[in-house]
Amino acid sequence: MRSLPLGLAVCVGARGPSGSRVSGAAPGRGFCATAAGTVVEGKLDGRKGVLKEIRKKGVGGQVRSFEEIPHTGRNGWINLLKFWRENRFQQLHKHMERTFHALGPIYREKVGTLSSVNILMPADVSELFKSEGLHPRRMTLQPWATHREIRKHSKGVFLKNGEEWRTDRLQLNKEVMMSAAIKRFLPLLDEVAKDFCGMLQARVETEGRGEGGRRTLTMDPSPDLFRFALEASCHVIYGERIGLFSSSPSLESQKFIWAVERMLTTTPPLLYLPPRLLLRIGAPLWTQHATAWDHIFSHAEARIQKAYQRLTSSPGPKAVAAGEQYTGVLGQLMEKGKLSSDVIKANVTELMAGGVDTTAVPLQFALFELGRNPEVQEQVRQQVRMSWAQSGGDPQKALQGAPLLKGTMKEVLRLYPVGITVQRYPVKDIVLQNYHIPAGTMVQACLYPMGRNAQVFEEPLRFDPGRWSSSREDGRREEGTGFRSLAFGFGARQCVGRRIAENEIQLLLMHVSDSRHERAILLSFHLSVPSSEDLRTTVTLILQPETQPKITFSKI
Ligand code: HEM
Repeated sequence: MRSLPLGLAVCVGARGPSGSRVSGAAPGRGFCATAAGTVVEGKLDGRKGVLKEIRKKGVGGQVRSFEEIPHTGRNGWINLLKFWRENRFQQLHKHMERTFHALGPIYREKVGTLSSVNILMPADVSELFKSEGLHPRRMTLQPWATHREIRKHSKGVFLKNGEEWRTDRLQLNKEVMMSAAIKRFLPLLDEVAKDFCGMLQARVETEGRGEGGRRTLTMDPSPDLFRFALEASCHVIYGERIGLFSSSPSLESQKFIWAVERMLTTTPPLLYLPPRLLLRIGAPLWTQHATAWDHIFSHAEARIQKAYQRLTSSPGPKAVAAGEQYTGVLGQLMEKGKLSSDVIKANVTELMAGGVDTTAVPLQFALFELGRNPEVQEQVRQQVRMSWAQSGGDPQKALQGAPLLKGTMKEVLRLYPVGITVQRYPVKDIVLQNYHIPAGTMVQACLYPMGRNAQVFEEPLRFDPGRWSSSREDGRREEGTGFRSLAFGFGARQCVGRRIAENEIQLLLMHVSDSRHERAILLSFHLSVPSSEDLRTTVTLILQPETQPKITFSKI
């Protein structure tokens, strides 16, 4: 799902409002390449005791106080007002980028009652990870939590914390993250990806222009990509195909897609207002938000009822347990019986709500970037072609043999991270960029500025899937480099749908053909774009294109 656009910075230029330009460890425009503690660590390898002491004191024996961290204005309400007036919520990612540029690699900000410390260097995120504790916490999306409370629904992993979160999460991991689970659901994703590509081919054939085999169609693929993501989610989670590629997809499914969209767009403005007060005064914004969630819940409820009926009829749950038939994540959770049915429902609903836009939107960006980088597209195609030929039709093997495909996905999420930040509350005091950060402070890793920072990535604006290849990665061994690909978050609380999303995205792009015809996007079509200008992006709760890009599909 997505992390919260919480770093509501108000750009105040190179100076903080106090007028003090912080010097030393937190330079204004030039960034420290690594965190304070980290530079020292490199030099003192093996001297752990000394290192600990230095971490406590910081570089030069002085850790600066929390108060000294550059900030964007002390008054949260003034900041909130400015934000609203200047419509900065939708451009939060750009705003963060500018603020880092002005204030350096760490800054504080307060918007309304929400305070955060924002960072972007991988070494600092690595420090943050070390202090996330056994039960890592993100910022709570209060409107979502309030909806569950007033409707008396259980919460799922997205909204739970502490031991309750861990209990659910360990069960979910078994069904969606572990390699045995991936093996089970991969063929389902593969089937949907194949059908999608088949549908696209038919469309190019009937609606496209050009002679014979060289037909071409220019269109906005986003409605189809949303349908693909919903069809894939339903297949993996409920074990059910819902027929979204047919000529008359159900209105119910289209309503689900709209409901998720409405739920996402109404979340950010609600974050700064107390939902219970809005509920009491019957504010339309709250009503829209709650109604959208109700719709998402009733869609899930109907699917769950159907799945229960299927599971209790033939071939029966025992056969499912014996692995004779895979009935999706829901079936597995029900069969294992470790979570109550309310908790299963809550989690399954969250998986559904979190699994559609988050994969459909990066796919839009991926088609666009491949379309405007024809050489890259050709390199990826060559690799896919070879890997696919050697895979014998096994989707897992085919993906493993085409690392550029994974690189393409990582590149897309580097440049366009679905959630622009990942937040944590360290469980102990830490030092970042030589500033003291007390335990319990909300610290957020700002992924959009990180992905486009020249000190973190060479030629950051170049779309270069090969940069993630292991041979080129070996050249970058400084501490924290493992913390450069963070679109799915990190540690025990990282995105639980990660493996579904990664495979779904890659399979769609590559897609492995069946023995009758090739139905892989890259093997079937040349992609190009009518305009290769940079896409303007906007943040609702997730980062997306301001207007949907058109893609030209030309049959190979
Ligand atoms: C490209 C696609 C996706 C991206 C970039 C993404 C990103 C994220 C991020 C950044 C987080 C927070 C992680 C953290 O705090 O460390 C998260 C959490 C989560 N995501 Fe995703 N997500 C994606 C797809 C999915 C899908 C397909 C599903 C469901 C099938 C899903 C379900 C969830 C859930 C339930 C959580 C909460 C996990 C927890 O708190 O334990 N996400 N996601």
